[in-house]
Amino acid sequence: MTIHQAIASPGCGCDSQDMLHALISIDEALTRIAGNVAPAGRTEALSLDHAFGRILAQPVRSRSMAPAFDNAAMDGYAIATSALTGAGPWVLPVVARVPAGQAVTTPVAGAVAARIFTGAPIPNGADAVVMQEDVLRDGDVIHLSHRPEPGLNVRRAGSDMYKGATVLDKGRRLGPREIAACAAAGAGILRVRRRLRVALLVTGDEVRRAGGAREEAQIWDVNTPMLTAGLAAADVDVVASAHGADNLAGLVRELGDMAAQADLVITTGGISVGEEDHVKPAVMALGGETLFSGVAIKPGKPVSVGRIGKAHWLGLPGNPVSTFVTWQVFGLALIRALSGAGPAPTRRHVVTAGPIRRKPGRCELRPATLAGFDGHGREIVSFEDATHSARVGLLSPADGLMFLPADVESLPAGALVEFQPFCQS
Ligand SMILES: Nc1nc2c(c(=O)[nH]1)N[C@H]1C(S)=C(S)[C@@H](COP(=O)(O)OP(=O)(O)OC[C@H]3O[C@@H](n4cnc5c(N)ncnc54)[C@H](O)[C@@H]3O)O[C@H]1N2
Ligand code: MOO
Repeated sequence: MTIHQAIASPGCGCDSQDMLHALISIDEALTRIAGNVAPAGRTEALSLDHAFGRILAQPVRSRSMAPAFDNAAMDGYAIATSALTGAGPWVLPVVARVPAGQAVTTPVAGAVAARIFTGAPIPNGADAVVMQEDVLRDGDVIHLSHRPEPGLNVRRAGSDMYKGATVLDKGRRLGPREIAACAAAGAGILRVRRRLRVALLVTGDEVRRAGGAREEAQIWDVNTPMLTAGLAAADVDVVASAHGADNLAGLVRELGDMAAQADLVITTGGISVGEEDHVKPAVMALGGETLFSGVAIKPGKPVSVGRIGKAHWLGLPGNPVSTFVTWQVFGLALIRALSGAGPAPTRRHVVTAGPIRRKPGRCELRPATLAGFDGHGREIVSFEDATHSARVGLLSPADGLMFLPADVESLPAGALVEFQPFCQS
């Protein structure tokens, strides 16, 4: 490689083909997670007020029709359209007043009207509500000049949900929209998954608390605050968070303790091939096993998933951009599988703002920024000229990851590529 090429495409220096034989593809890694990781079985019953962010463990069914009764969609007058004989206009006496929340007793029988308000039950006999703006009120009568269609401004019972309808399937995460659906269905208590217990071990002798004192050759810890924020957004309980030194005995002790109390242990760093990389040996020393170790991606090649005793283990690389990318792609998939959450958000197609030249070999997940639409209405993404696994500054302007297939060496501007938006987690 010439010096010019090295500067133009610095990457992480680990693309050589001879390293690829042990690596699996992204989709194979995701398939292994989906096929081998079952939800941690614990559930609990929570009231709607406390269920935000949780995953449904049972489907929600509507306890009644919604709306439960025919009701008015407008303030106005309930009438029986069949009683409007001739060509009109019609003069109808107002025989009742029906506010919302009040059971109605007086029927609309014949050519009469009931004063009605939005949400109030439609009186027997009425089949339409005329907006008050469309009539002339004169004392105890209304003047109506246009014949309304039957059903005008009537919200029919069960038109939103019928009784017993499945409103939400199990596996749905409860956000405000889902909570609204449960409330409308009369589901006040929900059976949800217990929060996942997650332990975080960020390794590296060189790593110091962000913003704190550091000696020469030491660095601020990006991974702990980044993943702590991601875990908070993923609505898990962080049961332990520690900084692990680069030595085998210490890591064996800490990983053993964490695996005893967590459903999932996440490590960062110490997972590559150097003799300072002790995470995998520590997992093995604890009798652990790997589901996979190494994926043909850039960045994040060493990412690993396995088990330590009963706990699952997610080994993320130390370079913070690699950590974030592998967290987004594999970490969130693992958390979804363990939480019994539904399928992953799908990738979509976008077009490239400029041409791409790259070294083939591993599928590249390059941070990319949504930059508007082209003349065909397709979303465009802009991006840096290479993926830099340690340049954290390039992450926050990006909106997601652009997938460049392993064998692709160059692409013109306007090429269609897959794009996975970043999750808030
Ligand atoms: N000879 C080889 N060397 C490397 C290979 C390889 O295949 N052969 N792979 C490279 C790749 S790809 C990656 S990714 C890294 C992964 O290394 P580790 O996961 O073992 O991570 P560390 O070596 O511990 O750290 C890498 C890098 O990241 C910095 N770091 C670590 N933790 C933090 C943190 N909490 N906050 C900020 N920065 C952190 C650390 O100082 C290193 O610079 O290995 C390559 N090497
Ligand atoms: O440095 Mo690596 O870029 O995560 O594969």
